[in-house]
Formats: sequence, structure tokens, C-alpha cells
Amino acid sequence: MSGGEAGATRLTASLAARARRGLLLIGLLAVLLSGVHLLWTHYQLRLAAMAGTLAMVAELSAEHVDDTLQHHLAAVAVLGALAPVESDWPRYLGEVRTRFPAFVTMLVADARGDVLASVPALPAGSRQNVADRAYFSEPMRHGRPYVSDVFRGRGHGNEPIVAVSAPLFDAEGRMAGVVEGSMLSDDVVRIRTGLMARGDLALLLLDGAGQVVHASAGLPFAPLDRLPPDRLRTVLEQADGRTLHRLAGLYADGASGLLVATVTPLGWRIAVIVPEARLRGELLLDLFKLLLPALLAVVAVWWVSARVARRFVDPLREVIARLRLFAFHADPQPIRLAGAPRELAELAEAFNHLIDRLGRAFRDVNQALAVQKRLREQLERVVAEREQEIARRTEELRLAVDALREDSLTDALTGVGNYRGYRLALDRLWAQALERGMPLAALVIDIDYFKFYNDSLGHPEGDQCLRAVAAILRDLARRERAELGRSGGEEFVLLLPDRDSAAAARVAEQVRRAVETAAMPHPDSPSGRVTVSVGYASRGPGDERGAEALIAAADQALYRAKREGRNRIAGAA
Ligand SMILES: Nc1nc2c(ncn2[C@@H]2O[C@H](COP(=O)(O)OP(=O)(O)OP(=O)(O)O)[C@@H](O)[C@H]2O)c(=O)[nH]1
Repeated sequence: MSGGEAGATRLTASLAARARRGLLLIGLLAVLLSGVHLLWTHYQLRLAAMAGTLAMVAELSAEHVDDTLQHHLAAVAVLGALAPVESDWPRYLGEVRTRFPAFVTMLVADARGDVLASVPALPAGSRQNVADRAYFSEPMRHGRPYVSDVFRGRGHGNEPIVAVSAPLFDAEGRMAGVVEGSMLSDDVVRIRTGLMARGDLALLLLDGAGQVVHASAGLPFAPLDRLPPDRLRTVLEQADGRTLHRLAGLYADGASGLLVATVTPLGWRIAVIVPEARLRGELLLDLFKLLLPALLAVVAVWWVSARVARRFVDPLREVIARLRLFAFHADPQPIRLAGAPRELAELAEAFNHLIDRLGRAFRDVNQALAVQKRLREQLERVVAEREQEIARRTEELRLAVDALREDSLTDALTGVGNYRGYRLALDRLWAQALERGMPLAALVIDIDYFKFYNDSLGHPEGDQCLRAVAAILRDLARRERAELGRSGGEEFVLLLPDRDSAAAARVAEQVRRAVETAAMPHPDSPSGRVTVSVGYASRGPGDERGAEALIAAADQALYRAKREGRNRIAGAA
């Protein structure tokens, strides 16, 4: 797979995955926010409902306690008001006890507090006077029925009990004693606590003196306890039958609880308590009930969205694959999307048009490029041919120029350098001598009595003589690495690089002798042969007089040689 293909796969994968991820995130966020909101609302509702429930139970419990006490109070009051003082008290008391089984004991005492009768019968030897008990003294003092606070019994055991008592009247309506019934403190609320325990509710009942009459199992109190001066006591003292209180460490195991407290008509106080954990449990259950459908909805939406996304992504992949075929392999396959959404089908159609047009444009461009290439090759061929022609002509021209330059520097008669050639050679060799710090020597050679030669043998013979002398000098020049030139008429110059005056004298003598030795006949020369006179000079770089002075010195020397008789050499001073 090429880099482009990998990029396309990544693109489509990330498109679908990102859509799904985004949707899932939004869904979860919505569920979370609505869950938190609903949970908070539920919490508030639960709290309100809990407050209502506890308030109602507290109210009912208060009424129940009051009813229980009032019923039992009514029983002893009726007995005290209606039964004759000399009644068969054991039978009366027994019948009442049968009808009010919550009475664990009942007794009748006379005005002094002596017990006249008791059910069950008091054990032999137990105390028979109850004048010190509030259930006796209070009715006797006020002449009204009385409900006691909780206290510890002594006649039939010492459990915590609550007593109800009423005055006993004789036939004349005078107070003749007291009728009393005792109930176990737990029995005052027994029915109610059984119901409540099933509802996880606990009940705490305090009498008018603030002593515990009843505390449900799980609470850290027992009958007759007094509450410590903590928050619970404050809540009970300020009981209003409505407000929901949350108290930590309310249960014996340290658990916290929610409670509502109320006051009974008798002035007793009741607190109905529920463990706070129960509210939390209910809240968790609420949360579960709320979130489960929401989560199921999110998953369903996610699943549906994935299917919808695939409906878009698959055709997009097809479009990309076709475009890649065209882009990388120039393969213009039309895009066909079966069952794709309308928008994507339109997109594919547009791409098909584009691919078609691009394909045609591509072909046109290729053809144009092929024509252009052919033309360029032709042009290159022509240019190459022209360049070869130019090179050939240039070479011919160069050769012609060289020949011309050679001709312009060569003496046509003798083939040695002409005056111009000799001057150029002189300048070049003098510059070279200066540069190398070496001397340059010059020989000026003149044929003797040449006028006579011409005169007697004719000008053409004179030319021939000049050519012969030039040939001798050319051989010598070659051997001596010297430059030869015809400076004019019958005069030649030989330039000898790196030669001092002595070396120049040696070469001058060689020249003179070579011409003489050639023995060319000269009818008007004293020697009968063609001879030359040679003047020579040598100058070093330190000589400021220059090349002209060198030639002038050699000329001077030549004149001296002529003057001194010819066919000789003479050096410059
Ligand atoms: N044939 C021929 N003669 C030439 C040429 N150039 C110069 N001459 C002749 O060379 C002669 C030179 O004569 P002069 O200068 O008087 O010298 P000379 O006769 O050689 O006498 P000295 O040099 O004093 O020995 C002249 O008669 C010129 O006409 C040439 O190219 N061809």
C-alpha cells in the first residue's frame, strides 16, 4: 500500500471512529448530567417523602401511645368510680386484666395506701403499702386519674413499668383509695414497634421526666435511661413533629440516622428514626433505575449511528478508491454507488464528470507534448548541424587568418621573417629577456658589394643570391635557436636569446664563414665570392637603452666592419 492509500484509510477510519466516539461522549455526558440532576431531584424528593413518612409515623405513634394509656387509664378510672369499696376486688381486677392484657399487675389500695387486693396476688412477705408511690399519692392529692412516668417495679419483679391509677370513691363519693394498673414500659408501644421494625424504623419514647420508656433494638438506650445532653436530647426537647434531622452516631453501631420527633398529648416525646443507609440504598436503586434505560438508549443510539455512519463512509471509500485509481494509475474508472444517500450519489456523478473531463484533457496534453517533443528533436538536429557547419567555417577562417598573419610577417622573396616579423620578434624576445633576467644578442648581416652584384649579374640573379644567403642563415638560426629576419634590402638580422657578447661573436663568425664557405661567385668582389659583413651586440636587462639601442649598436658595429674592409665581423663597444 502506498503512502496515499494509507492516508485515505486513516482518513475514513478516523471519520467514522470520531463520529461514533463523539456521539458516545455526548450521549454519556447527557446521561451523566441528567442523571446527576435527576438524582439530586430524587434525593430531595426522597428526603421530603422520608420527612413526611417519619412525621406521620411519629404522629400515629404518639396517638397510639396516648390511646393505649388513655384506654388503660379509663379502665382503672371506671373501676374506681363504679366498683363498691367492699367489692370482690380480686375478681374485678382479674376481669379487667383479662380485657386489658397489657396490665401486668393491678391493685387496689385504701386511703392509707394499704393494698386491699392485687392481681396477681403479691408474694407473701412483700410490701403491702404503696403510699410512697406517685401512682397513689397523685390521685389522692388531686382526685384525678394519673399516668406515671416510667419507674422500676418492686412487687412482682423489678422491670421498668408505667402505672395508670385513678381515685376509688365510696358510696358517698368520698375518696376511699386508689385503683392502679401497671404495664411493662415496652408494652406501651409494642404493637407499633413491631410494625415499624419491619419498615426498618426505630422508635424512642421518653416520658415527661425525660426518661427512656422504650427504645427500639439497635438504639443505645434502655428504659429508665436519661439521654446525655447532646443533640438528640435537644432535638427531642424542641420536637415539632415536622422537621427531619440527621444525626450521626445515633445507633449503637455508630450509624447515623434520620429522625422526626413529636410530643404526645401527655407531654411524652417520641422520635421515629430510620437509618441513613436506607436512604442511600434507595438512592442507589433510583440511580440504577434511572441510568439503566438511559445507558441502553445511548448504546442503541450509538449502534444506530454506527450503521448510519457506515452508510456514508462506505460510499466515500468507493469514491476515494476510484479517485486514487485515476490519480495514481491514470485509470478513469467511473464511480458507481448502489444504494448510497442522494447527496453522495450526486457527488459521485460530479466526480465522474470531472474524471471524464480530466481524462480528455490529459490525452490532449499528452498529444501536444508528443508533437512538441518531435519538433524539439528536429530543432535540436538542425541546431547541431548548424553548429558543426559554424565550427568548420570557423576553423577554415582561423587557418586563413593564420596564413594571412604568417604571410604578413614573412618576406615573400626569401621566406624568412620580413621587417614587421623581425620587429615583433625583437619586442617579444626583449620582453622575455627582461622577464628572465637574461641577455639578448643581435647580429646585423649585410652582403658586401651587392650593388655591383646586381649591376653585373642582373637583378634576378641578385634575388637568387639573396635567397641563397637567407637559406644559409636559416640553417644557422635553426641550430642556434635564433630568430631570423630580413630587415631590408640585402640586410638580415639574427636575434640570439641568452647570449652575451662573446657568444654573439662566435655566431657572427660562423655566419661570416658559412657564407664565405658557400663560395658563391661574385665577379665584382675583391675575393671573387659573395661575402657578408656582420655587426654584433649584446645587451642585458640592466641596460636601460632597450631593444632599439641593441639594434643601433649592432648597426654601428656593422658599419665598422664595412669600413674596416668587409667580409669580417665587428662587435659593439
Ligand atoms: N637584386 C636585388 N637587389 C636589391 C634588392 N634590394 C636592394 N637591392 C640592391 O642592393 C644594393 C645595395 O647597395 P649599397 O647599399 O650601395 O651597398 P653595396 O653595394 O652592397 O656596398 P656595400 O654595402 O658598401 O658593400 C642596391 O643596388 C640595391 O638596388 C633586391 O631585393 N633585389
